[in-house]
Amino acid sequence: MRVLALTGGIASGKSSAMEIFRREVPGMVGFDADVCVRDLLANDEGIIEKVVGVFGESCRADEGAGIHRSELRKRVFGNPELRQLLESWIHPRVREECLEVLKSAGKLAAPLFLAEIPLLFEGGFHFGQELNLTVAVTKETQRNRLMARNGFSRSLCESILEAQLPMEIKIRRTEVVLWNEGPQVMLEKQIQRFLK
Ligand SMILES: CC(C)(COP(=O)(O)OP(=O)(O)OC[C@H]1O[C@@H](n2cnc3c(N)ncnc32)[C@H](O)[C@@H]1O)[C@@H](O)C(=O)NCCC(=O)NCCS
Ligand SMILES: Nc1ncnc2c1ncn2[C@@H]1O[C@H](COP(=O)(O)OP(=O)(O)OP(=O)(O)O)[C@@H](O)[C@H]1O
Repeated sequence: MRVLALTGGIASGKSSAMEIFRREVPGMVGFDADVCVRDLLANDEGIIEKVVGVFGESCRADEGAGIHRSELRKRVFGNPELRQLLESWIHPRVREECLEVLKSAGKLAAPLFLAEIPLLFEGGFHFGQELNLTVAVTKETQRNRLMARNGFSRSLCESILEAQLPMEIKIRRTEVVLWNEGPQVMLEKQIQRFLK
């Protein structure tokens, strides 16, 4: 089984790349760190209580829905200390979950395990991957796609971008770059070439 990591900055096209991999490699097993975080913030009582304890009741969502993510987003981006505290609760749990899914992929004899980890380089996350793949675009494109997709203000976009390693550094650290400035079909072609 091939074991790969997929990363990139916010709105660079990681999920789009993941979708292409799923189409190109039937039977592959994927892991999405953002989905794992959403699940923890919605269902994990230990994490929910820690978040509410530090960030206050305003971060609690309606009955039974865990944490109000947009409220938490406003509080952590632009505040490195609070962001790092939140990460210190969440990242170890994401690692554990990723390793569990990797183990089950091995048992299923899947041809590929691909983990989408946005903060792969920031968090120094190793799970036995043979290569790191980075979906890269310019900061301008990241900003434009993020504002178009999420309707975030320019200042929220900037504070999220500031919390991430600059793309040039991710590109220097990665083994494979998937350049996603062009149309989606170009991303697809690069992935097909990589898989050959
Ligand atoms: C702040 C939160 C509540 C915002 O939730 P929201 O639903 O808006 O965003 P989502 O989780 O889908 O993340 C979207 C993107 O934001 C960026 N992002 C998220 N957390 C961080 C962070 N701590 N530092 C830098 N960028 C981040 C990533 O590019 C990610 O792909 C949430 O992202 C969170 O709890 N983050 C801390 C945990 C973490 O580090 N997650 C990253 C994956 S390991
Ligand atoms: N090549 C492309 N051309 C135009 N738009 C694109 C392209 N690739 C992705 N997009 C769009 O940009 C946005 C971000 O893409 P995607 O969700 O795949 O990125 P992501 O890195 O997974 O985002 P996040 O960091 O928020 O999880 C989406 O609205 C997507 O449709």
